[in-house]
Amino acid sequence: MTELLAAERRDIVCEDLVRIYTAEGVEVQALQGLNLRVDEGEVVAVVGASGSGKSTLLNILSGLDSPTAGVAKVAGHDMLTMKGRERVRYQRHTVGFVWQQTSRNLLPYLTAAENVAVPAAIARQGGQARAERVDLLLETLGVGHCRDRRPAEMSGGEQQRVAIAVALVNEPRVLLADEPTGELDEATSADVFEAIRHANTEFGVTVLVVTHDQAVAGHVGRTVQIRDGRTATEILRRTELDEHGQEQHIAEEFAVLDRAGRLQLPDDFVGALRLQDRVRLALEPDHIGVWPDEQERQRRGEGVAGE
Ligand SMILES: Nc1ncnc2c1ncn2[C@@H]1O[C@H](COP(=O)(O)OP(=O)(O)OP(=O)(O)O)[C@@H](O)[C@H]1O
Repeated sequence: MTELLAAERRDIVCEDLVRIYTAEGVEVQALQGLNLRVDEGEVVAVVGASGSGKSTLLNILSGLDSPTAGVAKVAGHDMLTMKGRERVRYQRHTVGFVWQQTSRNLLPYLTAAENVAVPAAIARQGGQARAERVDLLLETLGVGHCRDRRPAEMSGGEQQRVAIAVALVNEPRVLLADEPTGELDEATSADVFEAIRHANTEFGVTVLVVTHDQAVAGHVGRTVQIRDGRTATEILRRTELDEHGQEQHIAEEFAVLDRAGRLQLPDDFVGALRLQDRVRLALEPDHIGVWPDEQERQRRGEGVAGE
């Protein structure tokens, strides 16, 4: 595939994305050159510890905040230059959001169906078509039975599935979700992820979920780990049939190489060989070797790893 065709199929592109906050004269680099690409129709989770930059990334992608430098594009919209009217249209039609707090997603005095109809009414979507889409979404997401209930009459998981319907009513290309299962137990979280996958396959929406919960990795095809505002590793999942015809779930972890050729070594690798400051590299026919700097280690009075 040519580079141009590949670029057209990307719904989210972040290249060397930087966001610096200045608070009381102190600079905080929340994103320090983050790289991320999500193709059309993918479901990707961005996983990172508290303070790693997840909310900052999501605020930029949802058009609530602007990057300090770098590239951030969603469905062809440039988040660095987007202004006024384009921003409103973008938030209404191109992206849908689901937030962690169930109370932030739904209006408490409206029923599920009325909640889902609100963004469609604001976007002036016609009456009959709107009603049909509301019912289709609630049924597809497994909350048709909640149609006439208010949020207080639904479980947390049902509220989040209705929230996904709200986010999808104007047919966005990208669904952004911030810790959508943060307030839910494991079984209910699995139901919400099932609904997200359903939304992806039925409506073709691209999904980016941001969470600190490593267990979420089991529910999506690709997990991107961020650390200190940078992409660290990626886990890809696939299902293969073994020689007995049984499904095998395979997960492989990759380090991420950025455009400048930089890669972050996993902490446990660095710790196991006590790598520090300088390392030796050697190019082999099919791999690159990384060794500790023995001279430096001897100078520090340390032995060879594994001794
Ligand atoms: N408005 C702000 N002003 C100053 N610093 C900020 C601001 N927002 C975030 N930060 C800092 O930027 C860094 C990244 O924060 P961010 O909220 O993106 O992390 P996070 O991964 O979403 O964390 P959490 O899971 O705890 O929400 C943190 O060090 C945070 O203190």
